[in-house]
Amino acid sequence: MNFEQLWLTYVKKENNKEICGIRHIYADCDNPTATHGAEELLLALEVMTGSKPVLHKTPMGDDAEEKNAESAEIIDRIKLCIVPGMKAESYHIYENENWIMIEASDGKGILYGAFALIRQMQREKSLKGLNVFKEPAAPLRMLNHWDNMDGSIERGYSGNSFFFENNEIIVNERTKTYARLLASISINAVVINNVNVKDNATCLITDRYFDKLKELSESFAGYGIRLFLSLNYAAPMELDGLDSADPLQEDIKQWWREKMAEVFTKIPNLGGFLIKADSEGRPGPFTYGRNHADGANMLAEAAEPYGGLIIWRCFVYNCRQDWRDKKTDRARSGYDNFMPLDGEFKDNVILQIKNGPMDFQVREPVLPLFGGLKATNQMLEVQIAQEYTGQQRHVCYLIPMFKEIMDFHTYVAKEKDTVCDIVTGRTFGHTNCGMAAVANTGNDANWTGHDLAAANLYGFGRLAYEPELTAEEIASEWIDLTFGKDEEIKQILLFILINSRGIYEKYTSPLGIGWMVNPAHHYGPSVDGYEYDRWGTYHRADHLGMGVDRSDKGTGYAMLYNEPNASAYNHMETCPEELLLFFHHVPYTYRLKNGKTLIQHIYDTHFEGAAEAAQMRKQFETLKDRLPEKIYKRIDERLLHQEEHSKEWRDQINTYFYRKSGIMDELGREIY
Ligand SMILES: CO[C@H]1[C@H](O)[C@@H](O)[C@H](O)O[C@@H]1C(=O)O
Repeated sequence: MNFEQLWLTYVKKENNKEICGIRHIYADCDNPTATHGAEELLLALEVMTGSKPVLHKTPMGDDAEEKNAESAEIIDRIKLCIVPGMKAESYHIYENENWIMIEASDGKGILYGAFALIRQMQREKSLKGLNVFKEPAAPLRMLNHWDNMDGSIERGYSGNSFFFENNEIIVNERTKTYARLLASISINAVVINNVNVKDNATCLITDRYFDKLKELSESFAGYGIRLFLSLNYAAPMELDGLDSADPLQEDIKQWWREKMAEVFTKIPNLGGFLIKADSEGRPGPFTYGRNHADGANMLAEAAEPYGGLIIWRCFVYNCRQDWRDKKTDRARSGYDNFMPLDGEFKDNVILQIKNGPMDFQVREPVLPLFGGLKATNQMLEVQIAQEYTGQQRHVCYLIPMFKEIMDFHTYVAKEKDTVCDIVTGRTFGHTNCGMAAVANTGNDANWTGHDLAAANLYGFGRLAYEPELTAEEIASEWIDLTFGKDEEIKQILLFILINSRGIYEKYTSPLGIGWMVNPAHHYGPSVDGYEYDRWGTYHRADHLGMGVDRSDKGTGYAMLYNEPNASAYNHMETCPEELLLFFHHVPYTYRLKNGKTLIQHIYDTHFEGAAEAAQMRKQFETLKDRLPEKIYKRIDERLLHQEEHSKEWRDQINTYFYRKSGIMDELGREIY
């Protein structure tokens, strides 16, 4: 099978005496997940040292060999030990008298600790005096796959699904490697099928698929990962011909009770379900005049006896808008639909909320349900599939953006009020909460299409477990693990990754307005692509200015935030400039804080962005002899494409606004 190991690629460290000294691993092998931790250490050490250490399958090393005088001075053994009383999924690694101890409360903690130790060894950081204690921030750290059962992936940019082919479920070496990759970054939940549940995917909760799902869920469970499925809200109708899916109707409730009993029995490690309802044509409770709490609670009640979670998405909006209608604002819809229901959801329901009010644009404000909802379990949804951020042909390292979102102060409380605080349970003490990312993987050999896009997968997991890590620390780690210790590689890739989002933002749509992409596939520039369409995504450019008035004089969206955010967004002068066009309709001649007019800012950033994309490729090309040829070529080919494509973006945007405004570029550059 043709796939790579990404950051789990190990190389020989024969000159590293510390690593090569490790010859014994003692582990409690009663716990399958902890056993995987021991196996991972064996595997890594075998490659790094050239021979496999001895695994002692005894409860915590009763048979530990006495150290002789010779070995007394070197670290020669690792001990994995479950210590009751520690927080779930946490670990403590320390060196003590030349033992490396990994202590954890459970198998997952041991596994995460093992991977943390492997990272330490891959990066050749000294083990002497090691003392690291970590516990997870977000309880649920989840990936959402938008994989369809025919093998295609909605918004997939890395090949086809490795979970489904021809309506069958795949469980093989690749799905196992995937579980290992995810465990190594502490992901503990995966939804394998698309939230748009149609056709055969509706049948995932029937006999036809139970055996395979059980097999997959068991394989995942060994790596501390719970399997989730996306659910079709109208399943009672589509599977059993019921005439309704009304959440308050007794026969529908009964159908779900029986179905949940069946599904949770047949797939014992199932974590629960993800549901997209009343959104973009998917069925939901609105059809029956019911609300989302009615729908979610019906499912939650049926899943409750089995500890099942119902993760209900808030991506609900009117996708049949008339562009002339300036009162309806898609940005408001998540808030307007769900805010009135705060406190009405059962405990095993979690609302999954996209980071922004629109749809994963390169720049959006935080969706104000964060900071609005107080009595509802919440989960942050981000997208590492780069639907609107270059589709894994452009490099766009998203972790800096995720950190901005997580660090956003909602002012819902005096302290602990950030999005991160909310979804890690620190604000309201919730335990059913966390973070989900729409996955960016597929069956390409390198998993993510663009080799550099793997940094987003790696980074998401690391961030969800340890949000205090900086985007730069995460990128450095990923580079070291993936490409080995090479300062030159590290400096250049770090530069590219850290600047990539800013560069992408510069040559695409300006100042938070978003969109301007080709309809349907969403790749490449088309300024008016969505302007007269039904999706509620408008830039409202005329010959005088552009942007959407979401102030209290416009759609009122700005006022959905807590103070002082509401007032700040509400006024052009105080609105953060990177979001100016999201919140305001602004004349082209309006002067930004740096003295430039809006139109000049658009021209300048677009020329700069394209020039910086070219610069990025130049920098990368200095690595020609340092990277493996295959990888070098793959990345270089994408950077070249990006360089060319960024010019198309630059020219389309600049030309459009030049023609609309009639205002010349002050620097007289070529605008077509
Ligand atoms: C899975 O559907 C996706 C859809 O492809 C994407 O373009 C979008 O707008 O978001 C949807 C969602 O998040 O549900």
